[in-house]
Amino acid sequence: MSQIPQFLVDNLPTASATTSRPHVTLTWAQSLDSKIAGPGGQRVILSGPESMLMTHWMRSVHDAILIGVNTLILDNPRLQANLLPSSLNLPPPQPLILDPKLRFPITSRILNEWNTKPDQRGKTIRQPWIICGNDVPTERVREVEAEGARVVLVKLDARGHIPPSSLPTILESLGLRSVMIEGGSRVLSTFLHSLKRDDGSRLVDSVVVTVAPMFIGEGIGGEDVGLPALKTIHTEKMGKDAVMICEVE
Ligand SMILES: NC(=O)C1=CN([C@@H]2O[C@H](COP(=O)(O)OP(=O)(O)OC[C@H]3O[C@@H](n4cnc5c(N)ncnc54)[C@H](OP(=O)(O)O)[C@@H]3O)[C@@H](O)[C@H]2O)C=CC1
Ligand SMILES: Nc1nc(O)c(N)c(N[C@@H]2O[C@H](COP(=O)(O)O)[C@@H](O)[C@H]2O)n1
Repeated sequence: MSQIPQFLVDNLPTASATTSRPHVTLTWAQSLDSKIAGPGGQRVILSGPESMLMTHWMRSVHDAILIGVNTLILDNPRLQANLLPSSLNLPPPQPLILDPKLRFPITSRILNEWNTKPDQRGKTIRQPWIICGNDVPTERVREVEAEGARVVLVKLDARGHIPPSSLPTILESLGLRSVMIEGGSRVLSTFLHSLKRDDGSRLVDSVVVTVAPMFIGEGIGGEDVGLPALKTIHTEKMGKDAVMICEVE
């Protein structure tokens, strides 16, 4: 797959999207029993090679890739689009972490690689940006910034979360026109339950789900209720997996 799959081009924002409001995509890979990770949040590789490559194409068409701080701690991900041919010179995605209390581990791979590959700065790796509460002690903010991350302070909601409804405004203030929210379970759930932006318009534009033909059994996910209805826009078979693109109704 040396080119972006056509069904992504047809249904997701392009890198040069000129939408007036940031496009918000929620995406995850799940098992047939609706789990996204194993017991205790243990990372499970659900996607096969084709759908994993598709995930990297998706990363490349969004300005930012967002995860919750637990996913950062549990998975220690790279959040790059490094499965794509480097000859394409695609701009690297901007990693964004929702981390209200600034628990960000300074040993994390996304920070380490940013710090240890200065020759690649601005080319294949971007500085991690952490969105945290404006009540985090200044000393802690300075400590994390001194390690090389950018910290963005925002007002938290009553649950102590980054309010999903305000994410588009935060993205706009950072000059980001689209975001791919990869997880984990809690972040996906709060976004699926918070359907409106601050201005009252729809919050989530696209939902892209990879369904892998396996059971996890005990694990993370699958227990949620009260979720929105989805309209399936496209279903694609990718190797062993099925990938669905849906719209929130
Ligand atoms: N299969 C897949 O596609 C994927 C699977 N995963 C899996 O997900 C698991 C982690 O999920 P989970 O434990 O739920 O953690 P998350 O990654 O969803 O992080 C949750 C934390 O993010 C912070 N947060 C900030 N704003 C919000 C908000 N609006 N809504 C919710 N949380 C917010 C909170 O931090 P605080 O507690 O500090 O306040 C919260 O505890 C891992 O096991 C990982 O492997 C992750 C991504 C994709
Ligand atoms: N698409 C997809 N399929 C899976 O099977 C997964 N486990 C995930 N997880 C997400 O990808 C992150 C890891 O990314 P890198 O390989 O380090 O680039 C992980 O943190 C989840 O967000 N996704």
